[in-house]
Amino acid sequence: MMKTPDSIRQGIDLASFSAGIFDLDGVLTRTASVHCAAWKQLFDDYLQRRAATSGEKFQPFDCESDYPRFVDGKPRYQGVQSFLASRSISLDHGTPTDAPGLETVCGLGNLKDELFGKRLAEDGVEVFDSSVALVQRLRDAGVNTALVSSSKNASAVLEAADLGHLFDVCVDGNDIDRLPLKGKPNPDAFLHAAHLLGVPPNRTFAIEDALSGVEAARAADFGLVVGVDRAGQRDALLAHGADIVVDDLDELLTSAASTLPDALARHDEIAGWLAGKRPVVFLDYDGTLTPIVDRPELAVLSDEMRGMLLKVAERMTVAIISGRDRADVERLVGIDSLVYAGSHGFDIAGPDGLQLQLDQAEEFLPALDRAEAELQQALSGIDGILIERKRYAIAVHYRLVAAEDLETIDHGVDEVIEASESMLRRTGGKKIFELRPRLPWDKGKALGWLLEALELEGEDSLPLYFGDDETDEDAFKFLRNGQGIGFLVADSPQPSAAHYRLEDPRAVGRFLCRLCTVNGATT
Ligand SMILES: O=P(O)(O)OC[C@H]1O[C@H](O[C@H]2O[C@H](CO)[C@@H](O)[C@H](O)[C@H]2O)[C@H](O)[C@@H](O)[C@@H]1O
Repeated sequence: MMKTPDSIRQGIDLASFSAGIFDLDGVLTRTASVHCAAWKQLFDDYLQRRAATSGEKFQPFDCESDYPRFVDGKPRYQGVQSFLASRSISLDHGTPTDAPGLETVCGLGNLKDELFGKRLAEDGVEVFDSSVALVQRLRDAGVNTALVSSSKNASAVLEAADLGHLFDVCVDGNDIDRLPLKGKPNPDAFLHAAHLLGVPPNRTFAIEDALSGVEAARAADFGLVVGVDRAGQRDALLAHGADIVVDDLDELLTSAASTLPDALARHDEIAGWLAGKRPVVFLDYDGTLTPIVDRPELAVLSDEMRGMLLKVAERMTVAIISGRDRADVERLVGIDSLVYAGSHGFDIAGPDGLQLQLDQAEEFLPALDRAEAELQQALSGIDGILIERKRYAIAVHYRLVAAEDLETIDHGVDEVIEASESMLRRTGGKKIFELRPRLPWDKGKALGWLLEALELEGEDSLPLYFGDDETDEDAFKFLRNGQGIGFLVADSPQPSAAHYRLEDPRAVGRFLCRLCTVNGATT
């Protein structure tokens, strides 16, 4: 049964998808009208010349009807052919090197490109602000984004509009020719973009304003196809396969507002994800297994949570991935059968000789030693400050520091980072500044390494990651690529790449308890 657009729209959560693919003209930029004007100029001139010599009746190109039906969204030469066929005109295809205006499909297509270029140079590119805001919001929430356009001018338009930084992947008319891919309404370009992003089609949504584009996204079997009605063609967009139709992307902004669904309330949905799979549990420590407290040494694991972890570990692999020093977090949790990753994943050890100490990280130890001494010298006089040395990181805690001292600490940390001559980088967290080796390694990378080392990266495993802090976002982002579920521990909505939210460590405990009863939860 066909659902009404509004009823579907209410349940949409764009931020819960792993990737979003956007069309350019008409979705992000107002270039659709520039394209249409160039097409009209081309065809009207050509049809008039034909009428003058053949006596055919001149019937102008109609931007309202001809453009969406025959040209919009299609590769250029395909658009020429398709419109001319609608007027029962058949021309030689010619070659892409044909002079602009030559009476071939390619010649006319090349002239259209020239006319478009002139208009672009004269008028510039206007962007839809709401579309840019939506893409930005989705990226903040960890959604990967790609652009798919049949236009060979896509890069020029992106550059003119300063939008390039908003997309991880761009598939345009040049790629379609080069690879080659079949143009819209075939799904090939969309599927290629999803492949480049590494995300399965069912975890991807597409936003399109052209009928051929909507049809292509539907044929790609995407999880959601959104039609944008810029031309009064709502019914046609639905008929071509759109799940919902919006007039403007501002209608979707709230659906990307990172209001993560509560994991306990969505237990059945999560049980569905887990069906036939082996869960693998990854947990952060502070703020996830224990409430955040004033000082690190006061964050003690409750007996109840330890009992729960033991119960879970009897049924599935459990790893703790913490910003703390590995020895510290191992001691605090105190269960031998777990895997422990300390210093944000730089130092890993577990049962059966599992071990990772990044060789490159050793080279950073002298820089960390120097930084520790410099921080002590510059900041230890500040009341309430706590400098915590981990093997591969240093945390500067300011939870107990007076507000007026914050700026001094902030500058002090910056100076030490600068003095490290690019050896160290700075990250944040809950009332801490951290200094870490400037290496492309984080909790997400550690999670990927662990899945491989434990031979749990197959489709029959489902990693679940629980975390509350900035550094946990790297792990959530890793899981966004179709490989698992992220749970943000937070008592209020906030931007995150996780899929679900759990209120606090007690809710984590309750969720773990339920996980033990889900079918297939045994290794
Ligand atoms: O990755 P995690 O296991 O969450 O570790 C992150 C940091 O946690 C600790 O600091 C935080 O928790 C303290 C105790 O609740 C709190 O006082 C502090 O304000 C928090 O930032 C730990 O001390 C750090 O080393 C970890 O990097």
